[in-house]
Amino acid sequence: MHVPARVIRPQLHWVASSPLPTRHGEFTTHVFLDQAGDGTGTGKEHLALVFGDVDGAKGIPVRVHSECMTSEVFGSLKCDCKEQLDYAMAEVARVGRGAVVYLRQEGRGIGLTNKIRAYDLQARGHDTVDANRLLGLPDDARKYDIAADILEFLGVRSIHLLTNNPEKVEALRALGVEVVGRQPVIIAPNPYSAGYLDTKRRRMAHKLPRLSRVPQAGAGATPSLSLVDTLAVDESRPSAGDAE
Ligand SMILES: Nc1nc2c(ncn2[C@@H]2O[C@H](COP(=O)(O)OP(=O)(O)OP(=O)(O)O)[C@@H](O)[C@H]2O)c(=O)[nH]1
Ligand SMILES: [Zn+2]
Repeated sequence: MHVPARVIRPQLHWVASSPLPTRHGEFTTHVFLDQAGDGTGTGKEHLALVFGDVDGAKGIPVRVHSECMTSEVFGSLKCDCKEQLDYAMAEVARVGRGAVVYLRQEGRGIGLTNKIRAYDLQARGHDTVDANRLLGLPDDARKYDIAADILEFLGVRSIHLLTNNPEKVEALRALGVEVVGRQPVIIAPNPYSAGYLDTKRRRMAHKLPRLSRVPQAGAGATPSLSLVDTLAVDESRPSAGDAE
């Protein structure tokens, strides 16, 4: 079936949509292509998973999520991305309307190859920030203009952003998105993600709980769901500026 493209701005087109049954309920998936008629643009297909009627909606939960193939497809334990995505879909479905905007900016925008290069450096002892820097890459190369355009296209008037990253809130606000609140998406650490999450808290200003016990990765530290679920976090010592 031919679906006529809808031009949102010269480089961003709505190109397809369909219902998508998921274990969290039925979403509508919209695909947006980042490519102008003259071939400029990344050629990437970004998604919005929409639950319920969001046109004209105010204060609805929205997750602006960045692609992470290693965790979302292959179940890597190094980060919290897949669980955050799952949590966001469940939360949006629970509330009854909202959206997950899925941006194809793998590896905080440096791409899959560079992320795997960074992982190799991390395997040699560098943290997620230093690994990028050693590669001569920015700590975070992401942009959110496409997310802002998608939310405008969907008719969303204002949002509660599901994120631990205050910079993401500010970036979206700077693009004109009315963010009325931030809702944390805290995932319990496992032995392989604990250091990474702690680095995000210490060096990237993410609003994450301070770990009262950092689980160790390595021989014998086989992560299990029960371990992940029962690890204690110390939430009594939030960083300054937690309140919003
Ligand atoms: N360069 C790099 N990217 C990573 C690494 N681990 C995960 N990512 C990418 O980081 C992106 C997710 O960003 P995060 O910093 O985890 O979280 P965030 O989106 O800023 O904040 P939240 O909304 O709280 O999830 C995804 O694109 C992942 O592919 C890493 O070690 N190095
Ligand atoms: Zn990830």
